[in-house]
Amino acid sequence: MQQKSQISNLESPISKKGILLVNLGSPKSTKVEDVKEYLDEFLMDERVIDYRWFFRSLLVRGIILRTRPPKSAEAYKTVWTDEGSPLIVITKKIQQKLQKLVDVPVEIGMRYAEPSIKTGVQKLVDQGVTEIVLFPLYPQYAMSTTETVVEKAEEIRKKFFPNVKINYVQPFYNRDIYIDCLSESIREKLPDNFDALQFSYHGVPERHIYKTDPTKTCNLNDCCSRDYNPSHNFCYRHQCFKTTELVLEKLNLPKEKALVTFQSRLGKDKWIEPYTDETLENLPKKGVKNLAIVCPAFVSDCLETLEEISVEGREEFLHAGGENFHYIPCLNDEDRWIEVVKTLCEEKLSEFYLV
Ligand SMILES: C=CC1=C(C)c2cc3[nH]c(cc4nc(cc5[nH]c(cc1n2)c(C)c5CCC(=O)O)C(CCC(=O)O)=C4C)c(C)c3C=C
Ligand SMILES: [Fe+2]
Ligand SMILES: [Fe+2]
Repeated sequence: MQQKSQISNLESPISKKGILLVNLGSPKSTKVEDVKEYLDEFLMDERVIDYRWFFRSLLVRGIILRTRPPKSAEAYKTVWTDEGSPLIVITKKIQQKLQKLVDVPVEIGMRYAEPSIKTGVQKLVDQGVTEIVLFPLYPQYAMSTTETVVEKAEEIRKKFFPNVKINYVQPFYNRDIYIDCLSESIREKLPDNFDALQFSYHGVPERHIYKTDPTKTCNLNDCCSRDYNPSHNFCYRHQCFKTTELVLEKLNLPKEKALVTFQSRLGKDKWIEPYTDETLENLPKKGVKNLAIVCPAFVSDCLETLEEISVEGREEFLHAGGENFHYIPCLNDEDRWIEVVKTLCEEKLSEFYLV
């Protein structure tokens, strides 16, 4: 039986607490102009395409937005549901389930498009909230995910809600409760027979990892798989390797049966390797005919898992001679995941009592 939260606003008469769950966001519809507006906001983020404004604008508005929106809109149409984009629908389900478990208000906010982070904070403030635990729903740290969420939330807080305090849930890629949850979820969905289990994470440009490494000790080689390196707290590549390693231990699977790849690259820069699509084309030649694949950079299924992996990736693999392709869905609104979200939020809620 699920337990209601220990934390409630009754404990503090002066300040009222709340939770904001933040995910990436989706276009408001699959119309080309809505997809274009969304991509403009997303790709003009200096932590996503990290060129100086003029060059970013030239690339995004002068090149990408002239060709990509119709293709992306078609892709979105293949995953869109009657209730909307899977990413938003699932994030709302997480919110509703979490709300049943905690005594403080829970809202959602998206980094791009609506409902925005500002909308989410406003909804909490309208309910009297002055202390917010903000949970970026990304297990691994990246400049283009966790960091941009925190930057945006701080910008909004300072400008519109200067009296509100925000406490941020940190990346949880190596936390026992998350690893247990992810491993159990994978274990239940693994087919009886598979030659390899592929962990496909969203990619990032190599430059992003160098840029956000304050220790300048990561060279994107073996150091990312070491037990210790000073850069690990900011190294997305290391954090992806670590999640994989810990899950394999839990599942009692040998390293040789697993592989890590990176998907969804954009543009001509060098992104972290190996690439998911190239790997899917090569695996059958190496004797891997039955493949299970999971995408642990995403807590909720979205365009990048449902279309790029489960549809496009499947086609690539089968076309290259693969026989069985088994996509393992994300944690979505599984009850055990909601329990993890609750625990991670409670840790941060309780910190408000300490200061
Ligand atoms: C999981 C973490 C993510 C990282 C890291 C990330 C980096 C990143 N993404 C792009 C470009 C695109 N990503 C797109 C979709 C998309 N990306 C993530 C997550 C991460 N991105 C999600 C959850 C989604 C799906 C959103 C949805 O509505 O379902 C897209 C848009 C889709 C498309 O046109 O293909 C782009 C573009 C860059 C450039 C980047 C790092 C620099
Ligand atoms: Fe992305
Ligand atoms: Fe590294």
